[in-house]
Amino acid sequence: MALHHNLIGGEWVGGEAVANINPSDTNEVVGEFARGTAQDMKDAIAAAKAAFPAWSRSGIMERHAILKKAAEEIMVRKDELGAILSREEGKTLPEGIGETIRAAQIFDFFAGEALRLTGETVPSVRPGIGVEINREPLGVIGVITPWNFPIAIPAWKIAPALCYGNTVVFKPADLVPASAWAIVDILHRAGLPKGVLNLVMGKGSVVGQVMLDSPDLSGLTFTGSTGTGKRVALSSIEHNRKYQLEMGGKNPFVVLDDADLNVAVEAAANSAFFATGQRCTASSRLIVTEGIHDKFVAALTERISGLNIDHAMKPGTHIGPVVDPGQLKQDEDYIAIGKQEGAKLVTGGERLERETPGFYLKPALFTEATNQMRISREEIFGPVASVIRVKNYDEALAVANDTPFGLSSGIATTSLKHATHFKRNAEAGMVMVNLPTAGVDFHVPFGGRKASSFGSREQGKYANEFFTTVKTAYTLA
Ligand SMILES: NC(=O)C1=CN([C@@H]2O[C@H](COP(=O)(O)OP(=O)(O)OC[C@H]3O[C@@H](n4cnc5c(N)ncnc54)[C@H](OP(=O)(O)O)[C@@H]3O)[C@@H](O)[C@H]2O)C=CC1
Ligand SMILES: O=C(O)CCC(=O)C(=O)O
Repeated sequence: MALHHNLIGGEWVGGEAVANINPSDTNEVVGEFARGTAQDMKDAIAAAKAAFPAWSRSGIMERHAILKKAAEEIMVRKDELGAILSREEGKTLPEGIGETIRAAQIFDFFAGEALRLTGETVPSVRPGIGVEINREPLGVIGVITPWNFPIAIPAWKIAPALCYGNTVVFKPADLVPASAWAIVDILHRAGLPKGVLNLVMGKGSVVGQVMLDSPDLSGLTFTGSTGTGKRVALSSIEHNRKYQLEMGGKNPFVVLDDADLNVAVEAAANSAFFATGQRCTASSRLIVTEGIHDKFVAALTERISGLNIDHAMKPGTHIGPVVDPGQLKQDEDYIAIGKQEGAKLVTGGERLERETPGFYLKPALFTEATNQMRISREEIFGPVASVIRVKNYDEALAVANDTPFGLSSGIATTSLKHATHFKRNAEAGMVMVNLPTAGVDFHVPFGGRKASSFGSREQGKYANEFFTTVKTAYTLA
């Protein structure tokens, strides 16, 4: 099996081979990937630093053409790349292909943004002086990504970084190197100059830590756990570096008495269980008013019984396996905690045997949960959700907002008054009405509040806030 190398200063560099295992079938090796060393990361940062002056002054047509070419290749190869993604991460093939299309759209969007760079010219308060305000690239950007969106998250960090003239050092999650390697290979062949984009696969505690400790990164964009996010923040303060964090969620989905039951159940099932619940935008708190509570629980339980949990590549599979044994243990530990806390497990929570050995878990639904239980306060990151019964809309809103997190928030209602009030008063960066809390557009801002996020928004044109710095120039006429 060919070893996939790291890309450092435009050269493919080998290293210790690590097998990438398919969570749907642990007998299958998706590929072998070079595990980078601390020295590899130091070399990559040096290469990105050396490449920055030229790339930061590159023409917008060059940046546009490279990003566009990458977008086109990703789109043409969407089925193949989607299959690689599903095999390494475990989300279903339609989810894998959908995420790959999203990555292509993101590169296409930022190819366009390269042609839409603007500045401002304004009069000075002093006569005879002109003022120009422009955005300039930051320098070397460190990109650290998690395993749950192996192609879309790297895309939405790397595409704007390159578009605005930065160079990049990219460290994907150790669990999912194949999708990361594929997009770096595509961008490299699309014509990026040496050192503009560098890939170092390997352990966060080794190569990721070198990024955190480096004085040569001007920006660090991170998605992952709250614990690692805190380390990114502390190290960035130490080095006076710009940073951006997307971390956990404990997203509420409110169901009111006046909701359309089918809409509510479909949105809740999607929010809680699709992509195996492994989305920071997943909803694991279903906050349901008394009048619809029993009907909703019965209908959602019925919906869960119709879900096929199986090999990610199998036609008809709705939910693939959990990503690895560590995450499976975390899910099972929380199911045990929920029972101990007095919540009632109405369905699921048990491991499933399938034709191939994989980490299959039946989606778990708790009722009689309170918002003070650990299962309602801590991010589980698996197919586990709990129903919290409330009296009315006011209590539902209070419970929805009573969480350390603030990423996404949803409501099912036919009342314009409640929908409008919820959009205004939900303490979250993203609000969904009669839609799942997860599954977002690629061209509009993504991010949250409170413990979920720090820094300016990702995605869409709002991304320029992080990836550029403003310069104000005064000229005597
Ligand atoms: N908000 C989100 O989208 C996500 C949230 N999570 C939450 O985090 C939990 C744990 O997931 P996990 O994958 O362990 O999350 P981590 O925060 O450990 O991983 C995210 C990224 O950070 C890297 N990393 C880890 N340690 C360091 C370090 N010291 N310095 C620099 N980079 C580092 C990881 O590398 P590597 O993995 O290669 O070691 C990975 O690339 C999940 O159960 C979930 O609750 C997880 C993923 C995404
Ligand atoms: O819900 C989505 O579409 C994106 C979710 C996401 O980015 C995440 O879970 O990290």
